[in-house]
Amino acid sequence: MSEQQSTDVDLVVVGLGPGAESLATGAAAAGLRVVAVDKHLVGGECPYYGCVPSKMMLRAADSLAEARRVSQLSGEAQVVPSWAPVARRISEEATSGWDDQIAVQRLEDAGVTFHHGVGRLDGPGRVVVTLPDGATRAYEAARGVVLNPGTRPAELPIEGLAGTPYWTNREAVQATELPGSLIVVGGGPIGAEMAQVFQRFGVRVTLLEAGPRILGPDEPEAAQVLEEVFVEEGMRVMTGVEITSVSHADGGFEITLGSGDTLRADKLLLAAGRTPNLDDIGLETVGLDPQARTVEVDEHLRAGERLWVIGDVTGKGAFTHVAMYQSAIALRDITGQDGPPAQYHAVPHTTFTDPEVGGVGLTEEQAREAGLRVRVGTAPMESSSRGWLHGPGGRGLVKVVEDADRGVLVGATAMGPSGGEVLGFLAVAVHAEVPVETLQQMIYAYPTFHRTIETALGALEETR
Ligand SMILES: Cc1cc2nc3c(=O)[nH]c(=O)nc-3n(C[C@H](O)[C@H](O)[C@H](O)COP(=O)(O)OP(=O)(O)OC[C@H]3O[C@@H](n4cnc5c(N)ncnc54)[C@H](O)[C@@H]3O)c2cc1C
Ligand SMILES: NC(=O)c1ccc[n+]([C@@H]2O[C@H](COP(=O)([O-])OP(=O)(O)OC[C@H]3O[C@@H](n4cnc5c(N)ncnc54)[C@H](O)[C@@H]3O)[C@@H](O)[C@H]2O)c1
Repeated sequence: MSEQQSTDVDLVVVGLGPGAESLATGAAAAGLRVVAVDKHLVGGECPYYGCVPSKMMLRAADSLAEARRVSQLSGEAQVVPSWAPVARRISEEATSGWDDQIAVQRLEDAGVTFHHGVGRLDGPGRVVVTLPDGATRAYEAARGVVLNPGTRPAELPIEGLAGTPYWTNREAVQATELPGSLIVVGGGPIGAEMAQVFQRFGVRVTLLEAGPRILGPDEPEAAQVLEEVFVEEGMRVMTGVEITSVSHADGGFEITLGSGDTLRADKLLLAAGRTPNLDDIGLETVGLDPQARTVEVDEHLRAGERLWVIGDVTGKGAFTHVAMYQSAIALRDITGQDGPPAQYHAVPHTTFTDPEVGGVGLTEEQAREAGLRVRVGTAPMESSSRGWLHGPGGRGLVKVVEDADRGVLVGATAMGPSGGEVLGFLAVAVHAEVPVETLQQMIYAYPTFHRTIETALGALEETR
C-alpha cells in the first residue's frame, strides 16, 4: 500500500464505459461524494470506436445495398458510393472529433469529481490516480470502488505483424479515405460488420476466420446464410485459416497462410477478439488475479470487499446493454436500495449485418451441453409471406430452442431484415419463460417478419 496522503470520498469509479458513466451520475445524484477517472474518453469504446460509429457505417452501407436492389424492384438507380458523408457524420455528429468534453461536463454538472488519468487499485477501497502530468492523487472510498475498465483490441502473436500500420476498429471508424482492398482478420461481430460495410463501399474485402465458420458463437444456420450473402455480394470469405506471417512494404500488406497461399491488400483490419484492461489496474492489491480474462462477480456485481465490477470484463456478455443493466444493479447495491439481482438467462445480442443476426439465451448446442432435453424449430424468413414478398435482401431465419421438459424457450435466433427488432419478441419469451403452448396459441399479425416465429414454433421437434 502506498504511503501517499489520501482524500476521503464515498465512491471511486475507475474506467467510464457506458455503464459506469451512468452509475457515477446516479451515485452523485444519491448524495455520494464520487470521484470518476478515465484514461481516455468518458463513455468508453461504444460511443467513440464501437457501437455508434460502426452502426453509422452500417446504416450508410445498407442504404447502398437497398439502392442497388432498385433494379430488381422498382426501376433504375445509379449508385456511386462516397465515404465522405460517413466520415463526416462519425466525426461531427457521433464523436465530436473524438472529444469527450460534453460527457465530462455532464458528469461534473451531476456533481462528480472527474479526472482524465489512469486509476489503479491500492488495496480495498483505495485508488491511486495518475494524472496526465505524472502527478498522483490517492483516494480512500468509504463505500467502495467500481471498476469498468473494458477491453482493447487483441494483438495477435503473428510473425511480422507488430509494428505494421494495421487497423483495429479504432482506426477503421476514423478512416477518411477507403483503401482499394482490405483483409479483415476475424469473423466475429466486429469483423463481420466492418467487412460488409467496406465491401458495400466498393473495397475488395477478404475475410479471414480461424474457426470453422464466421459468427462462431451464433447458430450455425445463421452463420451459413450470412456467409452466403457475403459471398454473393462479392466478398472473399475464408474459414479455418491459419495466418503464419504478415509483412508490410510499398504501402501494402502481404499475408502468408498455413496453406502456403499468399494474400495481398492495401489495408489490414484486425478484429480477432479483445484483451481485457485488467492487467494493470491493481487487482493483485485486493487479492484478485491480474492475468485473468474476467473478474468473477456475484449477482449484485460485487467482486470483493468494497469492490464492484461491471461491463465486458465480467464475462457476462460484452455488450453495452449488459453493462447498462449491471450498472443499475450495482448502483442500487451501492446506495442500499432493494431490487432484483442480475440474471443472465436471456442476454440478447444483435450483429447489425444485413441481414441482421439477433440471438438470445442459449444456442441449440449450448442447450444440449447444459444437459437439457432439447426441441428445435427452424423456419426460413423467406417461408413467411413478408419474407417472400420482400424479395431481394429478405434472407434470414428464425430458430427456437425449447427446454422440452419445462415447455419454455431457452434460446432463439432471429435473422433477417430487422432481425434485431424481431428478436425483441423472442427475448421476452425467453426472459419471462412464457410457455411454448401460449406462444403457439397467439395471433401473429399478417404479413410481418415475426410471423416466421409462429412457423418455427410449429416446427418444434426433438431431433436427437
Ligand atoms: C466495433 C465495435 C462495435 C460494437 N458494437 C456493439 C453494438 O452494436 N452493441 C453492443 O451492445 N455492443 C457493441 N460493442 C461492444 C461495446 O462497445 C462494449 O460492450 C461496451 O463499450 C461496454 O464496455 P465496457 O463497459 O466494459 O467498457 P468500455 O466501453 O471498453 O470502456 C472502458 C473505459 O475504461 C477506461 N479505462 C480502462 N482502464 C482504465 C484505468 N486503469 N484507468 C482509467 N480508465 C480506464 C477506458 O479508457 C474506457 O473509456 C461493440 C464494440 C466494438 C469494438
Ligand atoms: N453488434 C454488436 O452487438 C457487436 C458488434 C461488435 C462487437 N461486439 C462485441 O465485441 C466483442 C468483440 O468482438 P470481436 O469480433 O473482436 O471478437 P470475437 O471474439 O467475438 O470474434 C473474434 C473472431 O476472430 C477470430 N480469430 C481469432 N484469432 C484469429 C486469427 N489469428 N485469424 C483469424 N481469425 C481469428 C475468432 O475465431 C473469432 O471468430 C464481441 O464478442 C461482442 O460482444 C458486439
